[in-house]
Amino acid sequence: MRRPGSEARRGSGRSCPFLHLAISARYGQLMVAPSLAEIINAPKALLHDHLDGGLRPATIVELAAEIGHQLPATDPERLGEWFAAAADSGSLVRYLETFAHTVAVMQTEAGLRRVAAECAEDLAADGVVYAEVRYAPEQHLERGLTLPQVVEAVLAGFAEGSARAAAAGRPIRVVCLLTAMRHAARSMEIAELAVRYRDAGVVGFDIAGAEAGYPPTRHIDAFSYLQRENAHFTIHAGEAFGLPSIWQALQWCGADRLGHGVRIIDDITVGADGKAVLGRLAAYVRDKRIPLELCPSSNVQTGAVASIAAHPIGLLHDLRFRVTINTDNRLMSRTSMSREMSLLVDAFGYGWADLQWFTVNAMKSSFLPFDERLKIINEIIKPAYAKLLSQYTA
Ligand SMILES: O=c1[nH]cnc2c1ncn2[C@H]1C[C@H](O)[C@@H](CO)O1
Ligand SMILES: [Zn+2]
Repeated sequence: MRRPGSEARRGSGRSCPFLHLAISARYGQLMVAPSLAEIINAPKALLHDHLDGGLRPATIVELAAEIGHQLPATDPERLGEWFAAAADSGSLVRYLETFAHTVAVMQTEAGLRRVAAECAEDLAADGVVYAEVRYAPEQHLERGLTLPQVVEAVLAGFAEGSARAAAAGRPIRVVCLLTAMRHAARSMEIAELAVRYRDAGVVGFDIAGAEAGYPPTRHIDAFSYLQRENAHFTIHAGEAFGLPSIWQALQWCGADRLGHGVRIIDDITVGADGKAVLGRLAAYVRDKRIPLELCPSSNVQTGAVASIAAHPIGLLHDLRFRVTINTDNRLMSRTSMSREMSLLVDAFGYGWADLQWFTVNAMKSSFLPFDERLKIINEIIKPAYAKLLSQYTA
């Protein structure tokens, strides 16, 4: 981004650490900044969360002991710290190396089922009411499972965890996306698997892994196949690599959404007068309402952005791009959906209206059928935020 005066955006909301009050200059009104505890109780929708990036450290320790996998630490607290520190590398490639230890313990039906069940429970406990969780089935075949066995074990885990969450008073709908690794050559097989399980809880497809050197066009056959099948897909693009990756994902591959897409900021110029000028690609993304699956903490860890306060989400939100907030990898970032929102509240002075906007954006952009999306928006999200808005906005 070529953008002088980037401090201006951050000045639009200032929070007081003691009273937790924020003056929103944007709306000229006094409002109480949403606290983390309140955000946890508000309904949230999550589009970008990796199953193998969200395990409980204690579960990794137990599953690793069962199969004799060597970990860098065997105390759950220390292991959690290790993941966060190792992922905090400033490099996507080094960040991705940490997944060797989570993928290693997800090689059996029981392991996959347990991890998926706990994922559903953890998201529900954080107030997430709708989640699309992704993982790469091809990475879970080391101990003899077949691709359909992997998918069925994960779906069974989501059903089990969702049932436990509902019984605990935290209903959640969890569906999944199947990911193909961009450096490998199994994307067609994985795309076919996604279509095969489309009516059983798999709502779409994705490619992930190191971005530089592995353009999305390597997998064009898989994307063309999915288009012919009227299936949905997103592509990790514009995270470690810039505009060419986003352009290929959209204009060559036909992605419905962008995984991250944060580097779209490189096509936006803010002049000395504070006015933003959009290049052709940025204008296309905004005009077409292409959803951006932004993951603030993950971007800081991989070096895509310098800090949360410097995250382009502030400008993209103001310019009314279709912005959504996501966790990416809760284990590696020691985060949750509520924490990501809370960090943005602190950095940008967001209030309940903004948090509702992010949530409705995510739900509108989901790969569920339209009527099911509307039902969640109208019956769960809007009534809850209406209450919060009337309670807290002076
Ligand atoms: O942020 C990411 N960018 C690219 N690839 C990622 C990211 N987070 C996780 N992955 C990879 C590592 C996982 O093993 C894989 C499937 O979830 O996806
Ligand atoms: Zn990701």
